[in-house]
Amino acid sequence: MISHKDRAQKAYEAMGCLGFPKKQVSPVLKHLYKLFENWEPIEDESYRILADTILDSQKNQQMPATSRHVTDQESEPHNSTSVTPDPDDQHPSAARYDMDVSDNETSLINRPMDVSENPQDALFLQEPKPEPEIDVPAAPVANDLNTGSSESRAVHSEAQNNGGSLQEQALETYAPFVKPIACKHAVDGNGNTAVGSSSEPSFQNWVVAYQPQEALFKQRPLHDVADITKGEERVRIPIVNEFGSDSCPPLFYYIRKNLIFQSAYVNTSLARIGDEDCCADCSGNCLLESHPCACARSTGGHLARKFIKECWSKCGCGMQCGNRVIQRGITCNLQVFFTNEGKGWGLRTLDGLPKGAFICELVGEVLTSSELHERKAKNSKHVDQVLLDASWGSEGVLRDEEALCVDPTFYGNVGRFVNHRCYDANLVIIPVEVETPDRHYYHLALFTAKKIEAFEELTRDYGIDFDGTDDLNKAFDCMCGSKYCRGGPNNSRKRTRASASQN
Ligand SMILES: C[S@@+](CC[C@H](N)C(=O)[O-])C[C@H]1O[C@@H](n2cnc3c(N)ncnc32)[C@H](O)[C@@H]1O
Repeated sequence: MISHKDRAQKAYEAMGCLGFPKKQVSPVLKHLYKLFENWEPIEDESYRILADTILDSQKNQQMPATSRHVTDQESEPHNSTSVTPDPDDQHPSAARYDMDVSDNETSLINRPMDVSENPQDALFLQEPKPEPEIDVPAAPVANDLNTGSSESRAVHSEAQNNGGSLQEQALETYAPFVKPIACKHAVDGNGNTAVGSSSEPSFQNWVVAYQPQEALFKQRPLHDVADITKGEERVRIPIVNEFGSDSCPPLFYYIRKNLIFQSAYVNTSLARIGDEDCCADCSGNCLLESHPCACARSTGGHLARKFIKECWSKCGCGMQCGNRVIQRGITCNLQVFFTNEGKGWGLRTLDGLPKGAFICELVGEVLTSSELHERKAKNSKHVDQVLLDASWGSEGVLRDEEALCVDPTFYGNVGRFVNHRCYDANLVIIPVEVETPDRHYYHLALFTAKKIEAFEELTRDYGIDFDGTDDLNKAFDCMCGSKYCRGGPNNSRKRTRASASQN
């Protein structure tokens, strides 16, 4: 058996290769060991968590104290509650959506990337996709390895060939996995009942449920079990419950793009986008150019906080450009399903997906931090919000009235169903700049962090401090099932706390 000393030495050596001196590594290593009480997660993926945490602590030390309230939650490795683009991420690199988040040590280093070096790693559109159309779900936007699951794709193409409803055929094929829910006894706020169980996108499918404490829903939105997006997305996303329960997912208004709640200031005026922030002279696919354009050049880089800058309306290229992924919206076949594992509803993919595939944006209302706190004080029934890290870039420290966050509780997209998993989640959130160079507003895009099998649940690490007192996202008893779970009922520190409070 290898001794602690040897294992620590190996960690120092690995970090030494990345340029981190022992005295910088040592406190972080101790902290992580205390956290996991186990070497395995620290050694996993060539010490990736250790390197991430060192980078995070470096960044937090550089940060003015007043801005730390946003990122203090990031003291845990893999934190993603607050998504912070890397301020140092200015290294010119050939454009690609580098999702090498779990590779070897070299991926930890900020390195110039050349698409031609390893074209299968590049995340770009191979050909123009059809414009948004409900009945023709396109392949997930990813790289040229993105074949998807052969089984599910076969079903889809057959469905298209037969001219039948694609979703219907998929539903039949995947039975019993894919069973439309029937909210037979759903009751609305006025005590009226509504029934829905067919997979046809008709009003008969629309179900309502009663959420007595939800004052915001005066006019209750309904769920269409055949398509929770109600036609907002280019693919249908059904709701299924193979456990036969009558319950429905929480009610909310489905939106495809972020909406400003009230006071959030997001300036998207064209005049603010200078030549350096667009590529007016481009055409075609900017990711395939031998000299990447200004937008594509900014993409890629740092492992800890990668950042993507997409081409946009002030650029010469079109919607088929490979550097416009999140703007095109969801293209993979997803499903909202009841987990029956104590996590409520979740999101899963119907197809196998490669690493680096775009899943969806985390869409919601854009609020200022002060609006969010006010809202939470009035109503604790919130799903988990994400803070945009206001301290990124040169805008200085923003006040709570200026700092922004995304709240998908009342208005959101399917991103709101992505459940938490400790450390080894299969999705990562990447900050994406699209329509404004203002660094206090950006989009939150969910990409696959590894290869995912058809019907696997999609998860991300919320970065919750299960032991601490994070007032933004109240910790729940984590049921993620990860061997690295830090928030489950059997979490050793929880037990310690519980027994301490009993004494
Ligand atoms: C963003 S929502 C995810 C969708 C949610 N499951 C639902 O049914 O609407 C976050 C909430 O889901 C639940 N949740 C997410 N991940 C969980 C996990 N690993 N264990 C237990 N509950 C979880 C918690 O109640 C959390 O506050």
